[in-house]
Amino acid sequence: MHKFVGALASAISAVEKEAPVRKLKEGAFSVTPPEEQKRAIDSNIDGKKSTVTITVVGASGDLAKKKIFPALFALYYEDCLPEHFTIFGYARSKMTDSELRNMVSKTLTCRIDKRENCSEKMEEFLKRCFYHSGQYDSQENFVELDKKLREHEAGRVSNRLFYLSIPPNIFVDAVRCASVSASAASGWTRIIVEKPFGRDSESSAALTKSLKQYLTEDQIFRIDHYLGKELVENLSVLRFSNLIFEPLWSRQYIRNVQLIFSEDFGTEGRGGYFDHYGIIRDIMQNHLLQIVALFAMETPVSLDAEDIRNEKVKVLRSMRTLRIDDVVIGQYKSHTKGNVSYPGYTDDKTVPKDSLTPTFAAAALFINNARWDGVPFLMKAGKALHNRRAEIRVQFRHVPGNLYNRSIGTDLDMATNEFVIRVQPDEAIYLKINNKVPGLGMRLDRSHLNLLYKARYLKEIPDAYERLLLDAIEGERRLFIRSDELDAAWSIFTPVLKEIEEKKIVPEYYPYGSRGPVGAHYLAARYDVKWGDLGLDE
Ligand SMILES: NC(=O)C1=CN([C@@H]2O[C@H](COP(=O)(O)OP(=O)(O)OC[C@H]3O[C@@H](n4cnc5c(N)ncnc54)[C@H](OP(=O)(O)O)[C@@H]3O)[C@@H](O)[C@H]2O)C=CC1
Ligand SMILES: O=C1O[C@H](COP(=O)(O)O)[C@@H](O)[C@H](O)[C@H]1O
Repeated sequence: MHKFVGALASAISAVEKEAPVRKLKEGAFSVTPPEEQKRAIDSNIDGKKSTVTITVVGASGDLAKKKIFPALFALYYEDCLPEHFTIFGYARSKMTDSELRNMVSKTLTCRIDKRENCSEKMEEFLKRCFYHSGQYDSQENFVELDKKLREHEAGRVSNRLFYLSIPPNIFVDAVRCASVSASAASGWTRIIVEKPFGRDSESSAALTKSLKQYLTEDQIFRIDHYLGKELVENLSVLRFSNLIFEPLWSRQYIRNVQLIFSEDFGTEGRGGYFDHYGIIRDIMQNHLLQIVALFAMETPVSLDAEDIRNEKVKVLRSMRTLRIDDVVIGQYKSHTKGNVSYPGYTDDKTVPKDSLTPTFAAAALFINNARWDGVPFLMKAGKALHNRRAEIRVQFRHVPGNLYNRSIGTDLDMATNEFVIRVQPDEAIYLKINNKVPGLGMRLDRSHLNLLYKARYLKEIPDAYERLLLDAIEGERRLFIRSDELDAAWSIFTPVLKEIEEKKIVPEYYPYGSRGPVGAHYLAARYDVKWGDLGLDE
């Protein structure tokens, strides 16, 4: 272990020294550099120039305004969109092109490090945005859209991407209309589908079946935006391109793994949606489980999307079905701090007063394979907690026969190494080590080998939606969920979700802004684990 720590320390310091060189070489190691992606999109087919049209279905909605249009603009600013592209907004609301542009312009921002020509770029971008109003289940309205798209494509090879940013009950109608009446005549047609992909195994399978009436699996891009987060994408790089991690990545050295998600705000404004799903479906079954799959999978044959997704499916299928004893659920209640009153979950007008929907959950999951047998993967996710954070914590075993036991003491959590990947906010990767406090005596303390992104990289980190949109345009499926992955993910959670609902299990109530229900600690303690985010030196 000492050798490992030493090697890591010198690796980190070497990386730091190399900073200016790396800046010059930026992009040199990327799997598909943006320039190459652009070339691929711009390529001619049979000597004809091609074009891409991105239609945001549900353009008047929250996600479209907050994430999709800003991400498209960021890609445009970075020169990552093809030379010829058009963006269409589609929704029932009546809007002119100029009203859409006005709405979109309010949410566009430039990166801190990319302010040059920002307003000119915004103007240029907005000129490429258009709007068509229509119903989501009207073939006729989609035929009208198709006509407009063709006018913009002007005889070029047409590629069409539809982003379904609409509530799930209208997914299938919109897919039917888009594929039957507005598919690309000559190039590809792809559809990005937002979660939720059903609410259990059966409804998810039914959704997949309905989508596949109109689309092939290759055309469906199921988005989980956590896969587009910088540090989640980096997981494979850490594991598979550094010698020091992979040998330790198993039950032999790892005591437990923790996936922690917390938000310091409630479900206000989204209560209607949330009450039908709850935190397990909203965060655990997708975002956190996807991270587990990437964390725990075996080395893929290559970086090809199918090779990676094959490994993810394998590890998900090796996971034990979650049991009710291994789950704790909670719901936030109102809380007054100083003069400020924070509402409880059921104070939201769109939530039934007697709702038992969990806004917090903790769970212990296990992977029944040779690498991970017996290692608890603990998940914790909650709304209206004391902070906003998403992180992966890896707690290592103790050093056998440690010479420094006397100096370290008996607290296992103080004695052992913990490796933390902080996905957000303030992205960082750090390793907690035991270190000698400088001086003539022999006193040890806990120190961090810390790769803090904002100190190391000057570049602003792109939003997850930028990466995912670019991948979808380019046809890169690595970061999208395949249908068998989805089936495997639902199999783990469906029985427990049904049991919670059928038995009407009452959640443990916790005050808005607190650290969540105490039951989460008992659950962890049952597996000899302490949540790492509550430690003194976290
Ligand atoms: N908002 C977010 O932060 C996130 C959202 N998602 C998912 O993205 C999708 C879009 O989310 P969001 O933008 O919040 O959704 P919205 O509720 O804002 O709906 C988007 C648009 O769909 C139309 N719409 C809304 N309700 C109905 C209805 N009952 N019948 C027909 N049309 C309707 C509205 O447009 P109009 O009336 O003009 O037709 C609305 O502007 C959803 O699947 C959501 O689960 C996923 C992650 C995060
Ligand atoms: O998918 C969802 O994610 C957001 C959290 O996303 P983040 O990128 O802001 O961490 C969550 O608030 C929402 O409930 C959920 O549907």
